[in-house]
Amino acid sequence: MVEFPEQAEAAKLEHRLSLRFEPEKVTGPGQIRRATIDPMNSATSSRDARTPDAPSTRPLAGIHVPLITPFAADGTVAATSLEGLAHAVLDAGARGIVALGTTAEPASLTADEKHTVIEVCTRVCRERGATLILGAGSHDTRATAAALAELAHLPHVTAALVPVPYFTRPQAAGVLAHFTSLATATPVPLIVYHVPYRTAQPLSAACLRALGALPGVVGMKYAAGGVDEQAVELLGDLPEDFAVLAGDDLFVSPLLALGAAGGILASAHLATASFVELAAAWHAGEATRARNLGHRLTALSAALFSEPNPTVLKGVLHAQGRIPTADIRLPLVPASRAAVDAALERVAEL
Ligand SMILES: O=C(O)C1=N[C@H](C(=O)O)C[C@H](O)C1
Repeated sequence: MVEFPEQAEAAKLEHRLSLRFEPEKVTGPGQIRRATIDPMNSATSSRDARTPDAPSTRPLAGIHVPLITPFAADGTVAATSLEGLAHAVLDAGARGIVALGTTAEPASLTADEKHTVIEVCTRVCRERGATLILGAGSHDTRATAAALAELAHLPHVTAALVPVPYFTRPQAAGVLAHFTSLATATPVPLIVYHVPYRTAQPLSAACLRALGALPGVVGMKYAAGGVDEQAVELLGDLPEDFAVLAGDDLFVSPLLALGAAGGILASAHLATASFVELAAAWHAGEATRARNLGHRLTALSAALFSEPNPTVLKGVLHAQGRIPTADIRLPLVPASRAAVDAALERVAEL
């Protein structure tokens, strides 16, 4: 196999990290985090490292919905609608919600608006005993550490969803050093958000595995725009106590088939129960049922992503009367009527 310099570098780092963070020698927050991430998951403590857990028993298994931020006609955050969406997806079987994911337009929200979103989502997840993942971080390590330090004081946060540093395009060693530094500094479990078409930072499977092996890193939202070689390699040899969550709606079904524990899917605002059923069917090994359902849900996701997310989704939710407006903030512009109608047709077909 050809080894690229980035892979060689990542492999060396992986080796060093595995020496440095040998689980039995860790006494810092990483060990506590791994033990406490999911009290409902009895498999995390006692399994044989050579026998991977079934995806359905992994921490973070299941469908998580990254909620949109609904706006009222006066432009403010429509907190009551947000709360309604959170309850609705949990009623339909979602494992949890993501606050301030990409779908929430976080770059266009003020600090006060973000607090409102966090407050609503925390309250609902607490009441419902649901998983709460918070989007946080930027391409600056110190600023991300500061943001995570604030999250550490919040109640009921399951994990933070932190992007691979974008725009700066560090080498793989820099990406690993970024997450090593964050994981060492924060008690908040981390989910790495790997989305190379947004970050311009492709990573080798060795590097992804090294990230997943860091104490304090509990999962990865995998959104590479397809099922690539790295996904296949990573899912074929997962670090212990680490969950891959499909982060590209169009590819959730194949990633679940390969062993992903679940997904973070904007499409699951709609047809939530069907996405939950899809994950359950793959986890149960019911391939025919899962494949058929997967194809139908992919048609819905394709319609929802025919224009930049979450513009079409907001149009559909508004048409369904679930949010007061379909308003979206610049630089996004509202979806076309045709795109919203096409997505509504897909919903009706399900
Ligand atoms: O908000 C998220 O998290 C997601 N964002 C992706 C995107 O907008 O690119 C899509 C995915 O469904 C979840």
